Amino acid sequence: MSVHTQAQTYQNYIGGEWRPSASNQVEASINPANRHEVIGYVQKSTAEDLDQAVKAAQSAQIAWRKLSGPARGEYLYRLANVLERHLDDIAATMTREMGKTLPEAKGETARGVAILRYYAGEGMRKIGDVIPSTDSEGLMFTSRVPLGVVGVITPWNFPVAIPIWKIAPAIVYGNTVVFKPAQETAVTAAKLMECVDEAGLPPGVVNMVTGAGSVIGQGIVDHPGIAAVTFTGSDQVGRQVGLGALARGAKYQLEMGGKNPVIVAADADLDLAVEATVSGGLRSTGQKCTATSRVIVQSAVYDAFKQKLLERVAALKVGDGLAPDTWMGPCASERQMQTVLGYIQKGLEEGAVLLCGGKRVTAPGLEHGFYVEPTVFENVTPDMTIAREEIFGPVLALMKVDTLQEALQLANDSRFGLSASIFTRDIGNMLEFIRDMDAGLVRINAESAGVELQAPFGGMKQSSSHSREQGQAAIEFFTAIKTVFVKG
Ligand SMILES: NC(=O)C1=CN([C@@H]2O[C@H](COP(=O)(O)OP(=O)(O)OC[C@H]3O[C@@H](n4cnc5c(N)ncnc54)[C@H](O)[C@@H]3O)[C@@H](O)[C@H]2O)C=CC1
Ligand SMILES: O=C(O)CCC(=O)C(=O)O
Repeated sequence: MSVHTQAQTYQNYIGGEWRPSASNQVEASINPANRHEVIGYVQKSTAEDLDQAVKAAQSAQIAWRKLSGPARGEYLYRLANVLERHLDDIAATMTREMGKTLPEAKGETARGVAILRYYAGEGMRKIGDVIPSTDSEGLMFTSRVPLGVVGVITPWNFPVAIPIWKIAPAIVYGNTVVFKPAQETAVTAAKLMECVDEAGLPPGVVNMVTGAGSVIGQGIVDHPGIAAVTFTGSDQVGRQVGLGALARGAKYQLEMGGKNPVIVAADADLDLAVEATVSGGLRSTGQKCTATSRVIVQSAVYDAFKQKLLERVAALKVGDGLAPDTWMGPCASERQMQTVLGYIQKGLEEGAVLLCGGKRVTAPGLEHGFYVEPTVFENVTPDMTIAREEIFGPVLALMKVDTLQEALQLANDSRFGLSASIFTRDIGNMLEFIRDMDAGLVRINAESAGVELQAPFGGMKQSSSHSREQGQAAIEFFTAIKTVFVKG
């Protein structure tokens, strides 16, 4: 039984207008808490639609870049206010479309508002330096200039925050945008575009085209009218995006996977460590690139930690993200649920010991959703698939070590290096971890997930393209430096 009588059809947003795709085809976006509920229909766009969006962004670019930074910032303030007014509706749509709990969705939307205000302020900050010239009569300075049209390709796990932390700096520095959201959360993205429209941004400054990654995502990578591409998603696709952009000389920025460790030292506050492991690993159903995945515990406290962790996990309520007592919602899609269940199966086959969870949840009322039980494995060895690959689901892998040095070695034994935490009271342990942990985010007595919008965000090793997003770091990607020499 499908519930789609009230489902609306959402169009592409191009040049300040809502336009259907040239394909005349739409796709249903469904609720992962109940596969029979259609949230809305979104366009299955074609290369022709993308081309129109690029043209609109190119035409808007000339006037937009000529506006002063403060004037562009003013538009961002307006957008922030509109988004804030629609916060409840957008958050509820996000929960219905990708499953995270309503408080998390509201928190994420509020973060979107805060990001917009932060970058609105950036419009008033400096965009260059004066550098002494060897010519005493010359004036030498740098000026940051926009790149042109920026392609923004985003995943489904933070359908408001990630697009905004890319689009806001892109436009405040004078670029225009072609935005391709994940198809799984394209209705939420369309509601974000409704805010752009209501805020009165000039037509063409922000354009959205929905559709398949292989068509619209790849189309953005290959389009000669797009000067730069910013991407968040899987490392397989990220690599393709980077290679494609490099091949035609476009600038690119990639934010990809993680296999984030938490170390629980023998002197840790175990209650704090358990709470942070559960929150960092299982909130948003483990679907964060910063989610805790490997839990490396010193043997002296292993049993005590394990017992407390299992008690805490057993108390978690799984259910529809809209229900007020739900702690953890479903996986965002059937495909994602199958991926997670596949990793759990691999864990079992490779000899890890299942302590709790491990199955799909099909309790009455949840049988039509993509729910997976919160899952904890132990006896996980570094060579196992569940210790190496990003699972992106509610799965924790416990690993026991004797010494902290061993813990650090294990924590660094990964091709990823996004986020890492340690729980300890010892300053020496903390300093060693800060120095020797190869991760872009290093956190002490705090969970591995959680990003602050005013600080640089990005990973080491294969987690990113070695660049940083957010905070002041964003200017590095979204602008080019012009060095100017003037002699009177
Ligand atoms: N780092 C992160 O925040 C995220 C990581 N992931 C990881 O990726 C796995 C798979 O999730 P997916 O949704 O399939 O991620 P994905 O990497 O396929 O999708 C991310 C975005 O890239 C687009 N895309 C797909 N193929 C493309 C191509 N050839 N060229 C350009 N863009 C393309 C998608 O349409 C989407 O907008 C997850 O299990 C998780 O491990 C997924 C989402 C976010
Ligand atoms: O931890 C966070 O708040 C952000 C995580 C993130 O950027 C991601 O999962 O893509």
